[in-house]
Amino acid sequence: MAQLQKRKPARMELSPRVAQPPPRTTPSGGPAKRRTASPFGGMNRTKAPARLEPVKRPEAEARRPSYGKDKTKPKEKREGFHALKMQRALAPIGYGHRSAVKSKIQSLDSFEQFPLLDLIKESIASQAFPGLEDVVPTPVQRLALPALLGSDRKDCRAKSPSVSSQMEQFLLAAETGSGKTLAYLLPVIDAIKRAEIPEANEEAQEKARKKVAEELRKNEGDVFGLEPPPVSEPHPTAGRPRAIILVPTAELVDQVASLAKAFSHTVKFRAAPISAAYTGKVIRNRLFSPGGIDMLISTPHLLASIAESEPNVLSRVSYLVIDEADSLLDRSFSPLTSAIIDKSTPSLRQLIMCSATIPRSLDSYLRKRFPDIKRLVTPNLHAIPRRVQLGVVEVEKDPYRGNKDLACAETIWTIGKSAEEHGVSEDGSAKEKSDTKHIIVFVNEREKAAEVAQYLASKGIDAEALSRDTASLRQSPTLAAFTGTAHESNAASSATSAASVADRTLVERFRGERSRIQRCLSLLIWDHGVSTRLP
Ligand SMILES: Nc1ncnc2c1ncn2[C@@H]1O[C@H](COP(=O)(O)OP(=O)(O)OP(=O)(O)O)[C@@H](O)[C@H]1O
Repeated sequence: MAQLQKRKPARMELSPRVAQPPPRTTPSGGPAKRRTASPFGGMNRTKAPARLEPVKRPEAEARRPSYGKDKTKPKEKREGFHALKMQRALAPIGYGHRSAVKSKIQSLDSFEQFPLLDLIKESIASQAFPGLEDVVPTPVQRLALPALLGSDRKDCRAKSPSVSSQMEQFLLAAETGSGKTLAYLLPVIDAIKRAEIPEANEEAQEKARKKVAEELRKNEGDVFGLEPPPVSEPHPTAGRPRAIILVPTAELVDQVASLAKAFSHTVKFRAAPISAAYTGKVIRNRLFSPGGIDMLISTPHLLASIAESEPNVLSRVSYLVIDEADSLLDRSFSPLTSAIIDKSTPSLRQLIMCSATIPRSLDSYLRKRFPDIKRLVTPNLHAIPRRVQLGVVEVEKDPYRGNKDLACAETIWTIGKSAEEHGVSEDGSAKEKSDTKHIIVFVNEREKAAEVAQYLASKGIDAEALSRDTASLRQSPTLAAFTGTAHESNAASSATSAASVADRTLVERFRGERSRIQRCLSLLIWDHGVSTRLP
């Protein structure tokens, strides 16, 4: 019993001060500190402790993107994946926009649906697509034609005070080879033809006025009765085109001009290509042709230098097209292109920019300089098709150690091997149709194409280099492999000038691509063998 009493647990005993408040003073006489470390330490306070008070910072600092970030931490080093880097350099395009555009353009499946002049509509098939049947407009044409022709005009009026209130601004952004040239050319030709009617009336009125004045002078009696010698006045449009198309290279000048010229034969207007590829005399004759000029196709360098000595060349331009705007508004071209835009602005009715991509740099330039620009962006722009696999080969690391050619050869072998494996069925027998891979390798210099092709050949890959120096007869069989005709038809026969229309279209596409990425060379490889060609 005594033992039991002894073992009475201490926790059962209450403190003698249990009902008393905590002491307000320490034994030394100062105010007692609260024990904040206990679970109940912060209770019943009426004021937040100073360390929890929000710190007020200047507004400007709060707006900075770095606000709230720990500046002492070293910056995260991002992986330098090229494909992703490329994707990051492009302006994002929302899914909502893509689907809205898709449904908007779905029903526009014939050129007949656009409000073009009849003569132009009738010329489309024969001049733009000779030999092709049932051609329907591409997405960018369905999107651009109604906008540029003004049939959906209500929301594209300029609001910016920096530009003429009459001027409409458009950005046509669509994948490479999607038919942008025709998308801007048709409305420009249409505008040229429509403007001819009031101009012809004005001209006739002016002539009549002069004739009446002459008659009056005669009737009043000229003392000597002498008539002034006939003076051949220059055509009012000589040296003053109504439409100007700017492209980055002389090759593109010719490419665009050949389409414009084709239309000019039936629609009847005057188109003139000028570039450094022509002599000064040819340029002068074309620009100042006594018959006048409606459409000028040029590079910014040449036009800017002409405009310095002949400012009138830009005084009447109503339609200015900046093709390949991503190049023409980049750092190297931008000063020239911007100067041309500025000088043309007073008379401009439409400024049309075209691009196969919208890099962020172009995006911010347009937001700043042309905030009211109407963006006509196709649903698939910047979209990587789901079937496309992106891969990165780190050439600096083992086993390549900086040897890009070796990395290229091995990548080709890997693709070829997977094609072989693909071509074997589960029971081990070869499948009827082997899974042929067509591979294109782009390099950045003409000479490099030949070099890479040679290297690949030394590694047992039958490659052929394509460049603009490649004879056109040799281009067709290679390109045919990409249209699927190479295996059905004799490659040699399609190498003749009777190349199929599909071949020609493809050649044109590669031509456009080459110019766009500045004379880059392509290397086409098929059947684990290779044929390299660059149109
Ligand atoms: N509606 C169409 N149907 C079939 N082919 C077309 C159509 N419109 C254009 N093409 C053809 O597509 C090819 C590429 O057209 P175009 O050169 O205009 O493309 P692009 O978008 O300007 O390309 P890039 O961005 O490379 O300059 C040309 O051969 C052209 O004849």
